[in-house]
Amino acid sequence: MTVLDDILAGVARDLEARMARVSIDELKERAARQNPALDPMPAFRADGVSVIAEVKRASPSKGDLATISDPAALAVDYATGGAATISVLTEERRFNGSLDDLRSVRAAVDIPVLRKDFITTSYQLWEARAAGADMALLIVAALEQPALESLIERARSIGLTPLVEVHDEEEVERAVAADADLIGVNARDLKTLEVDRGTFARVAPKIPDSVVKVAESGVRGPHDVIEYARFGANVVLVGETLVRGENPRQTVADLVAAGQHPALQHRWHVS
Ligand SMILES: O=C(O)c1ccccc1NCC(=O)[C@H](O)[C@H](O)COP(=O)(O)O
Repeated sequence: MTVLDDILAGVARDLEARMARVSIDELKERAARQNPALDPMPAFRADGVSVIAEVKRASPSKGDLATISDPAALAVDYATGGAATISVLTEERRFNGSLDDLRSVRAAVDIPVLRKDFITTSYQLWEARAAGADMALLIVAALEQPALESLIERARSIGLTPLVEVHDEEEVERAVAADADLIGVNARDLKTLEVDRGTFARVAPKIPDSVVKVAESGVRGPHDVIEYARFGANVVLVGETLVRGENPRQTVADLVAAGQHPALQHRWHVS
């Protein structure tokens, strides 16, 4: 059993319990009471490299990362530092996250919010929108192709922007066949947890120019933003470096500044 299989098994058990408590009709009603979802794509397509800053309490690879007593205050720091989007890990068992974290972040910032979880059902998409998310992560390695295609379609119909995560060339082909227009290349292999920053450089050339490219994981500082951008990243997604650092607002600002470096100008155009 891989780590991903183990996470998915735990997620399925927790999901079953939530589905017994809250009906999908109730989620749809809650979603209808939310403000319309925000579209992250204009910022992602703008010049420079955008930053998705993550609220990440713990992880399977590192255990506890940080005591985040006030996720909303952390998200405000990220937004003030110039983050384009806030990612909130909502998986409970291995990441110590929750939909409550997402709800408090949503209430605190006016930029798009991503539900980062292991989504395999439309119920979880409705949960995301009902909690105020604007985006949802779909991991290709966790989904058969028909499920991937229908969840992308369902996410859009609910108003969510799907971020479709891949780790290798074959998964890029599947994401593109499923009509993804926002693809994240995760440098972390979810089956072994190893981080290889060279993954983006290898895999990104297979992604069509029209697709917005997100480099996920392993960003330690501005030099990694510049390196990912050199290989075509439009967006970077950063967790551990921000939650472990002393000054998350300044760290985000430094990453955003790196993404505007004039030397990257020729890399900026997405058709
Ligand atoms: O972070 C993990 O250990 C992990 C393990 C298994 C599945 C997913 C995992 N992380 C989710 C992410 O992809 C990261 O939180 C995100 O890309 C940020 O990565 P980092 O900046 O390296 O914290």
